[in-house]
Parts: sequence; C-alpha cells; structure tokens
Amino acid sequence: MIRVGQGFDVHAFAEGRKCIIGGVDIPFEKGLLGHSDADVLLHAVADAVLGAMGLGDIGKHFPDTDPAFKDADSMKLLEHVWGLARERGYSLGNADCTVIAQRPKMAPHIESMVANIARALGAEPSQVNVKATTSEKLGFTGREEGIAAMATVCLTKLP
Ligand SMILES: Nc1ccn([C@@H]2O[C@H](COP(=O)(O)O)[C@@H](O)[C@H]2O)c(=O)n1
Ligand SMILES: C[C@@]1(CO)OP(=O)(O)OP(=O)(O)OC[C@H]1O
Repeated sequence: MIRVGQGFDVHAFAEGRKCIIGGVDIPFEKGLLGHSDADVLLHAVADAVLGAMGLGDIGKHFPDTDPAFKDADSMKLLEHVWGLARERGYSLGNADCTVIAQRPKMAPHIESMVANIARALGAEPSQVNVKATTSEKLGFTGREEGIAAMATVCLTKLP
C-alpha cells in the first residue's frame, strides 16, 4: 500500500530567537517565533507524515497550549510522529521538501537538513530531498517577515 501526505507551515521572524530549520541552527540576525523551536521545515514534514496516515496535524498531537511543548525540539516531535508511523508498519518511500525564504541562504545547510530528516524518519539520505527558493522579494517571505515550508511524503506498507 502507498499513502501520500502533504504539509505546509509558516513561522514569523522575531528578534532574539534561534533560526532552526530542518534541525540546523542557522546563524542569522533573527530567528523564528513559535511555541516550540519553530522549525518550520520539520513541522511541514511532520504534518505530511500525519496527513499520509490520516492522523490530523501537529497542532492536534502537540497543542500549542501545552507547556510541555514550550521551546520543544522539533526533531523530537518528528521522531514521535515517525514512531506512530512505525507502529502502523509504514516505511518511508521518499520525502520532498521546499523552504521558501528570501534569506538566510539554505544551500550550505541542505545536506545537514537532509541527514536530520532521514535520521528522524528511519530512512537513508537518498530518500529525502530538500530544496530552497526565494519568492523573488514578493509577499511575506520576500519582505523577510517569515519563512514557509512545504513537504510531500510517500509512505509504503506491505499488505
Ligand atoms: N533561502 C534560499 C533561497 C534560495 N536558495 C538557493 O538559491 C537558488 C536560487 O533561488 P531562486 O529563488 O532565485 O530561484 C535556489 O535554487 C536555491 O538553491 C537558497 O540556498 N536559500
Ligand atoms: C509545534 C507546535 C507545538 O506546540 O508549536 P509551534 O512552534 O507554534 O508550531 P506550529 O507550526 O504553529 O504548530 C503546532 C504547535 O502545536
């Protein structure tokens, strides 16, 4: 059986916060605002995995009203989501992701992001692809007010 899921997330920039994307702490003049560590890419991947299983979204599994998730490490959240997939007998087929950010530059960090996502999903780096694009200075990402990320995953399960 094959199941496909998609995820989309946005986090606003804020002063005095870390800029953690795909599990990589990227040196930048501002960071991302959220209840957790605001890792916009890992949240999109987690939502894609949950979507593929028909299990809702990360807001349902990790409510932003729960102090337990204050400044939570999103690698841990994604690992928890992948535990739900493993329990149900799923393996990763592949994941394809896009980060939409005017700045900072993702290219130097893509390999580490891929390695982090692959590790969390019990997969090989060759099964994970991370892309980045600016939005040509258009919209909230172009004005550097925040970052968006999208992910699509394909899960497989033997019958
Ligand atoms: N935050 C970003 C945005 C883009 N990149 C890389 O630059 C390439 C060109 O981006 P365009 O938006 O002009 O198409 C893109 O393909 C990415 O490889 C990046 O590293 N970080
Ligand atoms: C991840 C959670 C965890 O509390 O908090 P945020 O960092 O605010 O992230 P968001 O993408 O808004 O999703 C759901 C939240 O519940």
